[in-house]
Amino acid sequence: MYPIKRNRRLRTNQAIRSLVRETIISPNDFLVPLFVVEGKGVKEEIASMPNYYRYSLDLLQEEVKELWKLGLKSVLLFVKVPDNLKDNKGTEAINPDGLMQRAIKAVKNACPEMLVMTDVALDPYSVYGHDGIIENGKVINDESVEVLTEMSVSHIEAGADFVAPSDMMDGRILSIREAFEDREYTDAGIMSYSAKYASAFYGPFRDALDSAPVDSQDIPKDKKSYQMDYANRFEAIRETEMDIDEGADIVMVKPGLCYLDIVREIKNEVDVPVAVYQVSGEYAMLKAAAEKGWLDHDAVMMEQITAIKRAGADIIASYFAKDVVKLLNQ
Ligand SMILES: NCC(=O)CCC(=O)O
Ligand SMILES: [Mg+2]
Repeated sequence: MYPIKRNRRLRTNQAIRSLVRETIISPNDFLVPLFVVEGKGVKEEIASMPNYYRYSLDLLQEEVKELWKLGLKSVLLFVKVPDNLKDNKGTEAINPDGLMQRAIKAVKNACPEMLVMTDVALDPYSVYGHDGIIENGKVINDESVEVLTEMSVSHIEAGADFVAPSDMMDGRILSIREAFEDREYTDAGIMSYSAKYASAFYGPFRDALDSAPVDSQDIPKDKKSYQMDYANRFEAIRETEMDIDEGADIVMVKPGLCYLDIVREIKNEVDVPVAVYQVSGEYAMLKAAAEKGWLDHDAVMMEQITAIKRAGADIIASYFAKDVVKLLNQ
């Protein structure tokens, strides 16, 4: 009678493996991050993110039409702000005719049904490259929340569906939610970066937007006073539950691969959709290894994306979204 169970039976061929596969990837899983710059006819490759680009508004419109045809129906917008428009308080962030506000309208004009989410944080607008306002060498919380709230209102007024606060200030979800309710923006969504870790994997993104903290004695050199310590687990649950109580519709864990234990834990705790951001450094690592011929790009990409979903992601923000969907269509 040996052996009673033979688990290999369910792995015998492609058909049975497909039949018992637990995690299926589809275009509906993805949120596509897009980088926007001023200009016309601009599509510039980001040096540390091969095959990923910054688009001017005209080419952004072409790109979103292509994404829509591929079945990718949600985008997350980031803008690269010219240096002369940066200050400490993120004044440009609330300009109704700013690049983000125009980008939202451009996407909606090109592709009205595309779900538009927008990044809310001061770093692309800050002369110091921080997510909030600096005072006496510190990132101050409550004044930063006021600007982030105005910025969120301005994005919704420009036509965004969701704002995605990525700043990790305390209390900003409540402040934004109250501002939306006061104005009767009852459909305006909030996807909170609720468990965002102070990670070294964000390097290429900061190249893409030229948004890294500046190197100066009087300015915090990193974001550790607001982003979470990667050694912590319980704190992620606390942050996430608070953001849900404050009015977040979707919560997020960021980065992805090194944090899948946190993803599973949060997925088991909460009853709102959980997003995971597979960040720029994760993208760059695979692109670099594949360029050298050390890893099989597509195979590793699918393994990583499937692992993120298996861990509990309902939504995956990933620079690989288009690559994945093109592969699925083959
Ligand atoms: N607030 C958005 C990010 O920080 C993205 C980071 C990355 O992709 O590395
Ligand atoms: Mg928080």
